[in-house]
Amino acid sequence: MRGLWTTARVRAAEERVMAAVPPGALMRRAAFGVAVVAAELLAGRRRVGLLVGAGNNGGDALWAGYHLRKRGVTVTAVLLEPSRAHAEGLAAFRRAGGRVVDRLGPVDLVVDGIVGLSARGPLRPDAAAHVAGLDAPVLAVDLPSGVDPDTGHVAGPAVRAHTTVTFGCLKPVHALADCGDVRLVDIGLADALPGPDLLELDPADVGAAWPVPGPDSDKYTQGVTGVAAGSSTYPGAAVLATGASLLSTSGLVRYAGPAAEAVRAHWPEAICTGSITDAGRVQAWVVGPGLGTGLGSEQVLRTVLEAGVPVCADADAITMLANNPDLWDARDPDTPLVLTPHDREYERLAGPVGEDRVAAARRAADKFGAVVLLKGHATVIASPDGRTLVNRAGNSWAATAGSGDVLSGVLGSLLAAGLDPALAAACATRVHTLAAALAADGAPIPASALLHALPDAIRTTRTP
Ligand SMILES: NC(=O)C1=CN([C@@H]2O[C@H](COP(=O)(O)OP(=O)(O)OC[C@H]3O[C@@H](n4cnc5c(N)ncnc54)[C@H](O)[C@@H]3O)[C@@H](O)[C@H]2O)[C@@H](O)CC1
Ligand SMILES: Nc1ncnc2c1ncn2[C@@H]1O[C@H](COP(=O)(O)OP(=O)(O)O)[C@@H](O)[C@H]1O
Ligand SMILES: [K+]
Repeated sequence: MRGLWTTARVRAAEERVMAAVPPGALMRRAAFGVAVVAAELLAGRRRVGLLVGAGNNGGDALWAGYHLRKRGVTVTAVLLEPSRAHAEGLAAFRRAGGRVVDRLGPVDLVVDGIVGLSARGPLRPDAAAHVAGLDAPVLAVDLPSGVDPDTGHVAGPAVRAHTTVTFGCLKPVHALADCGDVRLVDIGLADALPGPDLLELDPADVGAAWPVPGPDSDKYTQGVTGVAAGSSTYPGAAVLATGASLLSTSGLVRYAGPAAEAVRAHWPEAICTGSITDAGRVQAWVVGPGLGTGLGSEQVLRTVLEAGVPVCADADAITMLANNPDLWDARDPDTPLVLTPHDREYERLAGPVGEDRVAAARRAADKFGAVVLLKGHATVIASPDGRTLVNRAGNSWAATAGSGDVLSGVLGSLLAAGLDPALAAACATRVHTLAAALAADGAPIPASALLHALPDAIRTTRTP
């Protein structure tokens, strides 16, 4: 499990540590870390260009340039605001033979020291002009300039980093935006940091939490998942969600709804009935994918919410909850509910997502007393108890019709197995992402291919 800390907390921790170490010590540690990674990326090549902004981020870049000069690398620097460039860093850089230039010439690596934790908004025009013409890979200092450190939002021109070197701890940007390969350099902040603001699961965390049968297990003890999805118009959603539940645990899966024939044809092991009233007992429900939003579907949703077991409400279930707030009354507030909206579904339910996806997920979690899994390339999972988990997909192969149906099926089976709902949501998201990467292997895939890669993805998380 990896923690991520917002800039206000990082700054507070830095101030505490700075008060206890010699002046400039933190920057020296940070800059040395940048130089080590730069040397690794250069792999014997010898020309580095620095883009240096007005603050300490530029100071890190200049001190890194100093260390690289000491290793015999040719280093040039563009000072975006010469009068505000970090004075000691600039003096050291010059002393070591670094040259200040107006524009970067041909280089093998660019170090982005334009702006770090103090970044506000996209790159300003002069910085954007220097970044626009780059063709060498970029090593970002702390974060890619132009990307918001706390939200990962990119509102205009920004640096596209091959690698990012950050210091002390990860910040939200590292999980919410594309920072390339992220390297963490220890500058001694750990003891000064409070608990993290966000969490990100490692594959091993997922593997440790994933339910697998033991010697005393049978099909019932592992949790029975109910799937209330699909319609005569959209039987595929039922097939995908039920299949995903079946492939995620070895417990029993019941399907209830008008797509029973199609589900049975694809998944003979599922117990299928045409109506929710005949479904039998389950330990969790998945409701919504392809269900439709008519009166009959509302009744299905009401029945599921009244069942007193954890529910994953996806797709049309979210739209129905948005259109008809009376449906909330059917829910026992003590029974876990996980809502899995994409941005448009979120907007129906709780208004525009806005630039800050973490804040949006937290708002809705608080408002509805539910775990909210806000889907996207970076998925945010907010729990009403305040915990917030993030999952950066790292690939976009899941951006295909029906892949959300697969996610809800996986999540339903983890809820049925008794996992904590926020952990279940984060584990399902992570495995979904891994399955997309494995199935795609470089070429587009339909959701059914993602579905069939689930066992390999789960296996990956369980292999040390
Ligand atoms: N505080 C510390 O102890 C440490 C700080 N370190 C470095 O210091 C950085 C933070 O430094 P600062 O707080 O001095 O500020 P920054 O270097 O992040 O920002 C400097 C200036 O950039 C300008 N700026 C803001 N948004 C911009 C935009 N969108 N486009 C162009 N320019 C913009 C502003 O004038 C701002 O004051 C960290 O990211 C890290 O790199 C490291 O040296 C580690 C130790
Ligand atoms: N650009 C992207 N990169 C990675 N994953 C994505 C991207 N866009 C969507 N996804 C993921 O794909 C799934 C799509 O779900 P959803 O929008 O509900 O699709 P559908 O309704 O067609 O099943 C979600 O898990 C989401 O997080
Ligand atoms: K930067």
